[in-house]
Amino acid sequence: MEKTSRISGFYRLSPQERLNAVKEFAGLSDEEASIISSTGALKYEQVDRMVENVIGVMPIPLGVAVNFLINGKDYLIPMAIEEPSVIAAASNAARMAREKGGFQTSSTGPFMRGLIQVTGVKDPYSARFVVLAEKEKIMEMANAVDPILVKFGGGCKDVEAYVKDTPHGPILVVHLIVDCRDAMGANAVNTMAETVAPYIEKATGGRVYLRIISNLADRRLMRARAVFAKEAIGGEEVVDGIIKAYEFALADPYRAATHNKGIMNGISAVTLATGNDTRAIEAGAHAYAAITGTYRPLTAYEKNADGDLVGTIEIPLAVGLVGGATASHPTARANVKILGVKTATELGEVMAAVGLAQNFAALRALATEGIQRGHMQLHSRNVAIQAGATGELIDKVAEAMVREKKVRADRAKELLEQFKRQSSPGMRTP
Ligand SMILES: CC(C)(COP(=O)([O-])OP(=O)([O-])OC[C@H]1O[C@@H](n2cnc3c(N)ncnc32)[C@H](O)[C@@H]1OP(=O)([O-])[O-])[C@@H](O)C(=O)NCCC(=O)NCCSC(=O)C[C@@](C)(O)CC(=O)[O-]
Ligand SMILES: NC(=O)C1=CN([C@@H]2O[C@H](COP(=O)(O)OP(=O)(O)OC[C@H]3O[C@@H](n4cnc5c(N)ncnc54)[C@H](OP(=O)(O)O)[C@@H]3O)[C@@H](O)[C@H]2O)C=CC1
Repeated sequence: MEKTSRISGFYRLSPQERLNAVKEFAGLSDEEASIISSTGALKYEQVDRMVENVIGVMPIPLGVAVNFLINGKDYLIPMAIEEPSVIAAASNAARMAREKGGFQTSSTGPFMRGLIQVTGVKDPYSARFVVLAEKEKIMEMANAVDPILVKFGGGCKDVEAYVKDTPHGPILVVHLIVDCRDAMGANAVNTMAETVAPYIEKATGGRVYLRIISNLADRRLMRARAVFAKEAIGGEEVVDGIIKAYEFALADPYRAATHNKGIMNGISAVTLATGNDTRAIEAGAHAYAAITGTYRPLTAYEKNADGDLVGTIEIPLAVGLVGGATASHPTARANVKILGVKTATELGEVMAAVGLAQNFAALRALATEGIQRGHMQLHSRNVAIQAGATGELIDKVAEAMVREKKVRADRAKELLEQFKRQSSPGMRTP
């Protein structure tokens, strides 16, 4: 029979039934199906309630970066990531930052923007004034739908509006500025935007289309700063090399994209480990990097009067401790406990420090010996596993490749065969 992906009511099946259907469709072996369905600490019923059409889980390694001293407090940082050397690099940078007191952080507060797109307004500039004059009423309506958020000191705190040109004529864009406290805030903000939309339509005579949170969270900026003593990082030449690396990113978006990817190595890993929305965080970070119209690095580096390196980062981080998977995923909850953060803003500030550390470690490697030695050394075990190595042969093959500076799949296979031959009884010297 012809295979088809048109499966009506797939969502009504149990996870096991869905998995059976997928197994048949894709020709999975019993072993492959059982790997997908082994949900570890989670129960099948739990994951089945988190997203749709569940067949199993995709486990990602969870590690802990050490050495972080932030605002005088010691933190262990849980990081969920598949890429080798990221956790080692963060720990390495945090170790070097400690000498001058670690990281200092600050932030703007947990404000998000809810956007309301008003179209077909005859006099949009005048409509803008009407909306602004109705600010108190609009905020009151928005806050009425989330008394719990208001109880915690949050809620809609301001209304902004501006006119934008589009191919179908000018539109009025209204922003609800919402203090989300310890929530990421998307559900809260979207509900508020949908609630006030009919009132805005009436007040402006326009037609509202989109009512949705903005992920360009420029009112939820997290900042971190660290001084890296020149002696601790390899001397003046290393300081200059890192500043030149930063200047490259400042001058060239091709480099800035990779520079920022390095920052997000750390930030996305903490986002995932704490059950936060990785897409929201990535979208916000890259949109903010381009907010001036030119895509720029999210960190900056300069030399202080003592000749030490000063690194800074400013990045929007819409993360929460309540809502989303943070509250429902047991591993995320345990990871928040490891972090010991008490508010969403504290989590965001810690994450900014991790982003700065991650970027510093990568730039230090890039500006000196290159990224491959440290990274490939740690990646070599993956290459050995891919070549079929198991048990103690993994480290043996990995170490041999690093020694030879040939961390490649073909070499891993050759070495594996060689080690296997050496250890087989027939090859032993009598
Ligand atoms: C990899 C290191 C840390 C080695 O660095 P090293 O100098 O060989 O390490 P070390 O043996 O001197 O150890 C220093 C510290 O690093 C940590 N450390 C050291 N080894 C380990 C390990 N195995 N597991 C866990 N932690 C480790 C650990 O904290 C240790 O302190 P200690 O515990 O000894 O007191 C260094 O070379 C490094 O920081 N490299 C940067 C690697 C990196 O940035 N990786 C990210 C992936 S590459 C990428 O995606 C981004 C990029 C690069 O494209 C971004 C960009 O272009 O900007
Ligand atoms: N563009 C985007 O980024 C979008 C993201 N999302 C998703 O939205 C989810 C996050 O939404 P979010 O609104 O944070 O989650 P929730 O709606 O689950 O949680 C927020 C709610 O928790 C209650 N709450 C309890 N204690 C607190 C506290 N201390 N601080 C703040 N609120 C508190 C509030 O009121 P109450 O109990 O009355 O609700 C608040 O509205 C994520 O899963 C994200 O992936 C969804 C749509 C779009």
